[in-house]
Amino acid sequence: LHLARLRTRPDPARPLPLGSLGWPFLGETIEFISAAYSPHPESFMNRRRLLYGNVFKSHIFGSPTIVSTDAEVSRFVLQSDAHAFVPSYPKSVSELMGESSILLINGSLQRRVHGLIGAFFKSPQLKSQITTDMQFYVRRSLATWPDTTQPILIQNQTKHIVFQILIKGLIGLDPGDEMDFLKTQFQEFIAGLMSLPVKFPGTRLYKSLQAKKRMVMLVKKIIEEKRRRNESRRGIRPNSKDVIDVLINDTSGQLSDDLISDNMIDLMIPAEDSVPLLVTLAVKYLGECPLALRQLEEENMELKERKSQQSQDLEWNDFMSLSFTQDVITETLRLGNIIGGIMRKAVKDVEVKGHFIPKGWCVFTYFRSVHLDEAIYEDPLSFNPWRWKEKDVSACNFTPFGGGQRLCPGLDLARLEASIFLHHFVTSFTWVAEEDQVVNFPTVRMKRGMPVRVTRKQGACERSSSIRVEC
Ligand code: HEM
Repeated sequence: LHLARLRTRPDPARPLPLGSLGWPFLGETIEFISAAYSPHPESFMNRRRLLYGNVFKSHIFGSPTIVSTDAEVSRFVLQSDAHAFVPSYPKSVSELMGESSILLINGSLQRRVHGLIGAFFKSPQLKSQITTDMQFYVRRSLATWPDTTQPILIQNQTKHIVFQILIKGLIGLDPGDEMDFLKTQFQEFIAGLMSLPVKFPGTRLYKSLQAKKRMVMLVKKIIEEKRRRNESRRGIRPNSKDVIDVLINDTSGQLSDDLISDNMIDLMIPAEDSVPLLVTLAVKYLGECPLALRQLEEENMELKERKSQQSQDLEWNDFMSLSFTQDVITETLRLGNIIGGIMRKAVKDVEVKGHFIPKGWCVFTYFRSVHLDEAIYEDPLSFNPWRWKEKDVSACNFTPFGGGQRLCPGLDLARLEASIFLHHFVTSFTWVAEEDQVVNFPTVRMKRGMPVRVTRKQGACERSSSIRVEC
């Protein structure tokens, strides 16, 4: 208790932001979690914003924390480098990721890995490969959906499709036994992300670490095969087809096989759940807003007919040029807050916009409050994709993908995958969504998995050069 008090004792010369540190040890964690589980997750933040302002002190998840619901303060924190702030995750998450994970490393190594991955995810070659693969998997999956009799769970369906795309893009594997093995092990692995930080045989964390080891072994085997193949090509540098290729072709000498294989698993964490959720939430919001659904359908039908008249396949820039579909995705990101906020830890005393953040304290940059702030977004709780017609998505008031040095490198890919799914979904089916609720903690998800009843549209047979699905 004495140490805890010493750590949080204010320096009279540099007053801390207003706020309460709550109960000893527990702080305000219970209030935060119970608000997060309730139908009004922002109530915790809103009450304190009224009492103390947009930046306040608290004590959540075991650390004294400055909470920022101010877009400019959050931007400053995210743009600062590791001399001021480093990532901070619950102990169980850091244990599972390991110290060489891209989500935890800092400095030149983080910039190198981030730069390589980001450039590959932006490359036309990958986008075109993902467009072909994603359409193949989406069409194959939609072709098996039964008409109206049984509801389809959008959350599960999209998880299955997106996992296949992710593994192909990261490791180069096609569906098969190894993909199934990775899927089973990954489920076991992520089950431990929010567990108690105790790791001896039988505990949740231990089981998750074992699952990661098994995945890493498979990835190492794939790396060895790729290296052998590269050697046999005697110096001809092959094109990178997946993230492993990109990292093993790097010539800086900073990236060991251990680092690469560990990171392949860690890279799945931010991607595996968030894209399926983006699609699932978009379906939920569209189901509740017939006007938006109609406009989205018209835009996509127009594209489909135009491409079919020209006997052309859909390419990634076709999807990215669907302006209303992109606005639907943007509005879903704003309202859905798939990642509500990000934790950083101050490695030195920092002052920003007159707010003092002491060394050793965490900062919780809470985007959710900014995205739902009525001073920034009119009628913030309503789904209104038309608001983005005039608005700038790169403003600091809109940060679903974070910002600064760790800005999500997968953001274009996430939008591309979501538009491909929505395109095929609305052009192939009419559908009715059943009642479901958003759960916001520990991660955002739909309580029932977003059930929808679908009816196939007349003549909605899908055709492309690579696959023909019979309706
Ligand atoms: C809707 C989908 C997604 C959302 C909302 C999202 C959100 C975010 C956010 C907020 C961060 C910043 C974390 C921080 O600052 O500590 C982040 C980082 C990251 N994301 Fe995404 N993400 C999405 C999809 C993806 C995809 C598809 C991939 C890759 C395949 C991906 C890979 C990453 C990686 C590797 C980082 C860490 C970057 C670093 O620390 O250098 N994400 N994401």
